[in-house]
Amino acid sequence: MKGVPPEHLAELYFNRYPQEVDPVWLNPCVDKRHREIWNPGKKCSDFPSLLVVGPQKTGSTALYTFLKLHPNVSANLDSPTSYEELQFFGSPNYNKGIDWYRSFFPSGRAVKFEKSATYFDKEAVPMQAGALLPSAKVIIILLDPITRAFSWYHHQRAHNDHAALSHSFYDVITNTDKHNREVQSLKTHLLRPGFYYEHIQRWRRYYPDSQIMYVDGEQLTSDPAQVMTDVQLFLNTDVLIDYRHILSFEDEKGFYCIKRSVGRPKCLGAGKGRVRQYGQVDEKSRAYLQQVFYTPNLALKHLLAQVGSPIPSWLAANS
Ligand SMILES: Nc1ncnc2c1ncn2[C@@H]1O[C@H](COP(=O)(O)OS(=O)(=O)O)[C@@H](OP(=O)(O)O)[C@H]1O
Repeated sequence: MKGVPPEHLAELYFNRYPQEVDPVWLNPCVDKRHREIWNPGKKCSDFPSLLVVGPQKTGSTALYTFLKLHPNVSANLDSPTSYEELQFFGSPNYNKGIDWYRSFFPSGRAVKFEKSATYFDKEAVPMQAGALLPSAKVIIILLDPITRAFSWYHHQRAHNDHAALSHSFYDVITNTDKHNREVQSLKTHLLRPGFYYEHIQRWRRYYPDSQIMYVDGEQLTSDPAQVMTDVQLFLNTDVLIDYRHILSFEDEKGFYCIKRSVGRPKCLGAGKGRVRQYGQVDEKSRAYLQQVFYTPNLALKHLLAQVGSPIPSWLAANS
């Protein structure tokens, strides 16, 4: 018999099974043995039963803000570093463990949720979320990926991103210079999340279709009250709130805002709804991106038809 130091064994093992290097948090209540050794004061109902996963720039903050107004629904407490988005899955926060995650959901309301718009297209997230929260519901917002990309470009300009300030939108989306790292990285952020079909397929590996809802991002802007009715039906909330009594269109903002008993409605902050200032995508960029997204959009359209989900109007026009 030959003795081998444990570090050496571990190295051999993880070289062979690299996918096991990072721990995966399972739901303690799914496995009887875990439940038995888990502190009796902790409950699995402390975890969220809904994840709003984005993608970024699709109206996720509006959905989050409107959902929080529901009497049966509560969001996580703010994180000291990333504010309303916990960004637990697919980030270094994941290594802080499930008690860290749980501690952000103290409320006793029936539906607890978190919205982290970065979740949608991060490789590891569906697997990690599916392992910890297998019975959670998942909301994905589908906005025209061209609109989404343009919004992200202007978000970056507003945050003084050098690449966005010194290159036109068209230059960034058509960039082929791999050595220009900052433009390449911006291009990736503009385009990658918009390949909805491939990301959704990853979510579908870990969540059944019955637990996934697709929200039309354009409808969320133009008719949020209807979207909120559909969301409540999807969540089976005991109370059905009519958001037409809660939201009103504000001309100055150009978006729906929250009515108040006294004074003007409360709108989302200045960082949401910039489209008023930056306007429309130029025709050349639009034509180019229509080509880029044509095949993935077609696949998405088939997928939505297959799962019986309504086809957003922007997608119906993709033919
Ligand atoms: N009611 C309401 N008020 C303000 N903005 C609204 C609203 N509904 C949808 N939108 C659109 O949401 C876009 C921002 O999306 P997100 O909240 O997902 O952005 S983020 O990823 O969290 O940064 C934001 O994009 P920009 O216009 O580019 O700022 C809006 O077009």
